[in-house]
Amino acid sequence: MLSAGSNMGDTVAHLSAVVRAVGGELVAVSGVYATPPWGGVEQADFHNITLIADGPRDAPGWLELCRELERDADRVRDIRWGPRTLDVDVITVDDRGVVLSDDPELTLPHPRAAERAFVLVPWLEIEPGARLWTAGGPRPIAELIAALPREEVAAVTRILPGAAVPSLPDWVR
Ligand SMILES: Nc1ncnc2c1ncn2[C@@H]1O[C@H](COP(=O)(O)OP(=O)(O)OP(=O)(O)O)[C@@H](O)[C@H]1O
Ligand SMILES: Nc1nc2c(c(=O)[nH]1)N=C(CO)CN2
Repeated sequence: MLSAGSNMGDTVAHLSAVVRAVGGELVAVSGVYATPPWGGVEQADFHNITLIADGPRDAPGWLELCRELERDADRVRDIRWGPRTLDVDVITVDDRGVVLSDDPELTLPHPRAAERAFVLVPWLEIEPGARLWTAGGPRPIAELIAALPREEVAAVTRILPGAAVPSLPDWVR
């Protein structure tokens, strides 16, 4: 499961490029959500999506794709959790069972996913029964969302629809 966010430039074009790059390995893509910035840096709202992909890449291979996409969007690494053209994170990898990693280069599941309504809400749209591996074991993402501050969850609003793959949503150009 991948999560992508953008709050600089043509945000929908940046997210669209992610969907295009996943191409034939795309299993599902959420709608586009407007989300208030998470992490305490004052900045514009983000647009976020989540995607499920299935293909021959292993976990480092998915991270490589994320980095390539960020590079293609001329992403500049500046302020942590600050504004960016494109951020693509690997949230979970399943390879005949959930992949766990505490490598700082690729930590799996993504260590902050459970705290982020901008990841969990779009994920729930495309995989309502999903579970996320936490320190306390696997937890349904619906339960993780219910544990977040209500106003944080309510502020994550879908502005453009998803579509049933193999059709792509209209915003994918
Ligand atoms: N699951 C993961 N997905 C993406 N990057 C990861 C993951 N785990 C570790 N990283 C590492 O994190 C580094 C910094 O990533 P990045 O600059 O995108 O962080 P960030 O988006 O500011 O913060 P966050 O990781 O909280 O979303 C990457 O170079 C990557 O090696
Ligand atoms: N709403 C939202 N907030 C963020 C996002 C993001 O994609 N969406 N990405 C960040 C970088 O890690 C920091 N904060």
